[in-house]
Amino acid sequence: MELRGLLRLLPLLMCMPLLAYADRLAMANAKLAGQDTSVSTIQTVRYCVDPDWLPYEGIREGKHLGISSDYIDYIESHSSLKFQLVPTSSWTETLSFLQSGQCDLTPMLNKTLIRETYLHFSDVYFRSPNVLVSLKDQPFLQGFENIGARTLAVPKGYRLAEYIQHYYPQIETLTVASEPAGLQSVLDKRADLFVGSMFSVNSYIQQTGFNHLKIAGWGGPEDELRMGVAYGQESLLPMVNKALNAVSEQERITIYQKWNNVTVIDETNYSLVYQVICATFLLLLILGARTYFISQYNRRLTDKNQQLETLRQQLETSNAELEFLSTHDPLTKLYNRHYFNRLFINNEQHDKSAKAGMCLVMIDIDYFKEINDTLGHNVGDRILEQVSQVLQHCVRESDVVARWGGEEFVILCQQSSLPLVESLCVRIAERIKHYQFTDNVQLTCSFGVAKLADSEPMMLCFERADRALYRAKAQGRNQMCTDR
Ligand SMILES: Nc1nc2c(ncn2[C@@H]2O[C@H](COP(=O)(O)OP(=O)(O)OP(=O)(O)O)[C@@H](O)[C@H]2O)c(=O)[nH]1
Repeated sequence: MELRGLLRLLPLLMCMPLLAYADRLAMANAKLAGQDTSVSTIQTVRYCVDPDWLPYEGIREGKHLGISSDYIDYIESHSSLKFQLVPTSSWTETLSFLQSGQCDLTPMLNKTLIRETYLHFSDVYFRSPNVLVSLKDQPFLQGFENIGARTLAVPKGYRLAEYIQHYYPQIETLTVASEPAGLQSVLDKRADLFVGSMFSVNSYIQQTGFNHLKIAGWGGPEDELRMGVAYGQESLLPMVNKALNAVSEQERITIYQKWNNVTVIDETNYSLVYQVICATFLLLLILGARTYFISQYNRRLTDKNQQLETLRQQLETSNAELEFLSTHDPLTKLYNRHYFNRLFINNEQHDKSAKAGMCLVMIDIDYFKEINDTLGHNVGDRILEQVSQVLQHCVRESDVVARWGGEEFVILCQQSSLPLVESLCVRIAERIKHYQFTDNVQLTCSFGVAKLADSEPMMLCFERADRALYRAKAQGRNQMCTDR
């Protein structure tokens, strides 16, 4: 019985290890099943954004940028949600993707009545005012009430379009694809005004340097931005709200500052102004330096010209002196022998009429050696000067007096005759006789006279005059001999 009982239990005993294995398998399966359950809690959320609404959000090179991108990152790191961007080309496409179920969520938009028909909204997590933008020549406007007949550009699909249509249907609107397109329409004067979010408008104006634009007034109620969740995905909202509410004030400020950290382009382009000022200053500096250097150069040139003029005058004086020295006797200041020779004796260029009345007088002071010997050479020099003055005084202007050498002189009388020349010699002898010479010296002179004959060379006439003088000396001095 016991054996039969044991035999009956044998299959059971044999199966026990298998049962234990099956149990462990079941436990393992259960464990695996448990893991599967936890995996299924990581939920992928497809989301769409406005591709052209920076700094709020945008898509650049396929990447989600802007304030909303940081909030998406925050939610992802603080929940089991995993976000996957579905790129769109416009805000209207984003809205249609949300309606058609191609997107589960959009991270940043205002709540409107129409949008509530296909979206659930999170709590507000970002607020921003809307502004009117115009060209600078437009007046300031308080708000939509003062727009009057002006055309207002509004981005297609934006809450403001819905708002204006509902509350200000009389305003003439121009629907534009995006905020940048709206600003451009004002620049192009297709619209008088544009309404948009202050941060994005400001950012766009600063980044593009649209200096002709200005903020013309407030534009409707401020944006109260939330996340929108497509119908059917409302289970996401608690997680989204939980994460959004957990963002600290400091983190909100950090995100805001990060995406508004743009270079402010002042209304006046001061860098250009500075460049123009610097260029003008540089130009003035160059002109000043140029004027200074030119005036310096001119001053030096004037100095040099004056020096040159002085040198020229000195040279002229020197030349005149040289000329004088080369033609005159330094003691008596009469023409010298060399000049006289060159001009008259050796020069046969004189024409016949000039030669016709030419006479030569050779004059020699008598016993001059004695004066030198008894009174000294200096007194001799004074006597020579005084005799020269007498000769110069007695002759006519056309006559030429020269010192022939030592105490000997020659006079060339032009347009004259032997009688006239002889009377000249008499006058000279008389004057010398009565002249008050230095040291009361008494002087006499001997004269030799000759008249230039027709066709006679001057040299021959000179020799004849010299011979006549020799005769006068030989005959006792203090007399005149003429070679006829
Ligand atoms: N002081 C001075 N004497 C001069 C100069 N040139 C020549 N004599 C002198 O003139 C004198 C000329 O003398 P001489 O030739 O004998 O003639 P002279 O004494 O006049 O006698 P005669 O001519 O025969 O009447 C010499 O004593 C020369 O030294 C000069 O420039 N200055």
